Amino acid sequence: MNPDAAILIENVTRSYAVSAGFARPTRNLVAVDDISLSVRAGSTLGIVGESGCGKSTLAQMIVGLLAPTSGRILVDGQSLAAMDRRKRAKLIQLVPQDPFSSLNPKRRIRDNIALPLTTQAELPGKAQMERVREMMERVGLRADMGDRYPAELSGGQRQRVAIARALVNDPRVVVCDEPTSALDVSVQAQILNLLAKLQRELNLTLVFISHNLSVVEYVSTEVAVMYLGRIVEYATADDLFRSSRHPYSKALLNSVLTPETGKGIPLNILGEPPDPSNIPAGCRFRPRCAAAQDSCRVSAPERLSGIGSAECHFA
Ligand SMILES: Nc1ncnc2c1ncn2[C@@H]1O[C@H](COP(=O)(O)OP(=O)(O)OP(=O)(O)O)[C@@H](O)[C@H]1O
Repeated sequence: MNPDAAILIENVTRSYAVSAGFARPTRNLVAVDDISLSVRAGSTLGIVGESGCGKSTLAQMIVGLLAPTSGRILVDGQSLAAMDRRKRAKLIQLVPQDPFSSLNPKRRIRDNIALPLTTQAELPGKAQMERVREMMERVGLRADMGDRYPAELSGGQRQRVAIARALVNDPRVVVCDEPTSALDVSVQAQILNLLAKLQRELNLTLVFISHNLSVVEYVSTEVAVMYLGRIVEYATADDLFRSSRHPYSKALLNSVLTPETGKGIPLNILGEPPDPSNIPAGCRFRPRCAAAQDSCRVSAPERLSGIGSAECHFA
């Protein structure tokens, strides 16, 4: 793995003890299962997979809000585990799915954007407001909107505020967890274009999480396909969308492509994913895989070996 990577994920696992009901022992649910991945500086990594596959758990660990059960994550070569909150805020930021719940409803927009700066307390007040103005312009918010409150803005405008706030400290890495899924389709495109523009202008490393493959295709340079806690394929966006290797990626692709262009069987007829507290033996995709053979029942496929690889016996 590349030690100069913007994000280096090494053998990271996160499990939860979940209750199985009254007077029954708790079960161990493995939400992220021994993932290793390195993310190139200045790239946009899309992480895609169905609901419950572990995307948000991984995102929370990458930004340091959740500790791995085992393994380690380095951002810009540094571990977030013991890092001071202020330093962490300058290195990496999260753009959440629903900005409404993350913005303070009682504060004006300009104060919401300035919040990470005021906790840093390094810039004098006037310079802070100058920085906020600059960020509002960058994300396409009129200066007079600074006086308003979150409830007075549309969903798309609120997401612009959340992006401005994430960028106000000039971080190196930004993780966006389903940043457009709460928005109307027309507004989604505007926010995706904005994120792509900011990534280029600021040379950010962007991690973009979505269950929507079309959205991921639009913004990503590389894509990690997640299934039941593991990354089962890691490829450049071009390769994934032209010639995916894993049957799960093919099924995901087929769910968004037309029958003429798609290959494989769409996900909706493969049934629901298994319970992550009871992961199937052998290949974890086997129960839903139309191409499964006897060997898939017996042994798990080899681990990913970097970009252009897939966890499938027959990839
Ligand atoms: N705090 C928690 N306690 C117990 N189980 C959890 C907790 N957080 C997540 N999980 C479980 O871990 C698994 C992965 O959840 P996660 O939210 O990371 O997936 P996701 O791919 O982001 O899904 P979604 O798109 O629905 O948010 C799920 O089975 C979920 O129920």
